[in-house]
Amino acid sequence: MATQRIPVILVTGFLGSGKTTMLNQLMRDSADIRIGVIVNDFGSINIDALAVAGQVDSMIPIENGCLCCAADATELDGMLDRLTDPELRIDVVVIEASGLAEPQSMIRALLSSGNERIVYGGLVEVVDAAEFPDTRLRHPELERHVRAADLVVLNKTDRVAEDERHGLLESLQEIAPGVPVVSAVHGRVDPALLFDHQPRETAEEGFRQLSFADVWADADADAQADGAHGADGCGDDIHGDGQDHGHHLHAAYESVEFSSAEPLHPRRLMEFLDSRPLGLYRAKGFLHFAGAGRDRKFGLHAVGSYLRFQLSPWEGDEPRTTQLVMIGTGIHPDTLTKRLTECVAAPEEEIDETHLMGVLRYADEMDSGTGGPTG
Ligand SMILES: Nc1nc2c(ncn2[C@@H]2O[C@H](COP(=O)(O)OP(=O)(O)OP(=O)(O)O)[C@@H](O)[C@H]2O)c(=O)[nH]1
Repeated sequence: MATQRIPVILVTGFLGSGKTTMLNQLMRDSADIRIGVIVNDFGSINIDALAVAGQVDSMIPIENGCLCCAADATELDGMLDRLTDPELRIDVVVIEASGLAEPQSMIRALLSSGNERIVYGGLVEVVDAAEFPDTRLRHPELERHVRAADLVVLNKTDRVAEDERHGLLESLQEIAPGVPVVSAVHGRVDPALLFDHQPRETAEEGFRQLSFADVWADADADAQADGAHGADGCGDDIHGDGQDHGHHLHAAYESVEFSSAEPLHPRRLMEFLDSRPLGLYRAKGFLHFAGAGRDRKFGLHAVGSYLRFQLSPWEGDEPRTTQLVMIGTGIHPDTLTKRLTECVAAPEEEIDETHLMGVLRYADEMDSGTGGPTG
């Protein structure tokens, strides 16, 4: 039986941009998620705040030097092995890199990890809104870091005027076209942007399989929780624009759901994924491809430009359907739905294994049991 893989999220950003603050905030906002943390600079972590949040179920400090320079893939693997030990029942691993870490080397180390319990969960770059213009001048490599990101958090927007914030958003779009950017104050971003909000129901349950219904049930619960926050006065002005945004955390991005009882054409789906719209940050779900036979279920996991298919067998009587969820900023639900509808294979089309080649290039080996996409 395959288990749900544990997403490993990299958090980078220049010194003092608010990485630790964001991490603490995420832990407070995801009280039911077990988070394992690898921190590059032990001294910078606010241990008290982490302890209050009470959600660091395991933390590995790297006290000397920079993770991207000092740690080779083996060292990182060792840490990941420890954190993803099933005994710990960690749901998500977050690596907070020091301010000067090279994101690309860290991504490479992560992608070459031999640990089969993990899946790359994306790179989040935290940017200090107030310092950005200066930092960019002093450290031109910041632009490269932003370009490598799957999500940019424009933090400390309380420290800039609204027109300045708009100017920053424009600059970021110029530097890294299509990379989604969310504004934040004190690192407050919706945890669902970073990982699936999928708590286990009981401690004894072990890893729970992510289902499509779970994703939506959870989104509803989140929306209700946001409403409750507004009512009890916790609706912070995370946009830094002085407005009450109500369900503000969700206002930052949109989700689009797509399902089809008819199989999809693998080539057309790959064309869709290869040209996926700017701002589409995550795509996940299950696919039933024409030409793949009745046995192979394709779990889709895309974050930023990263794409993997996880193969697993369908359960005997499980309906062979496609169910997808897409999350992003500035995406157009109608256009996405139309494009995906065009990917549905027509009954008269002759589709065989050769049409699957493009998909299989991104596929992991078949799991022996039921698998699924991970967040
Ligand atoms: N005004 C304001 N201050 C913030 C915000 N976010 C973080 N800070 C403050 O900025 C300082 C640096 O935040 P950290 O979270 O420690 O930044 P970091 O990126 O982890 O720092 P390093 O680990 O040193 O790279 C702290 O004093 C935070 O309280 C924000 O949105 N607005």
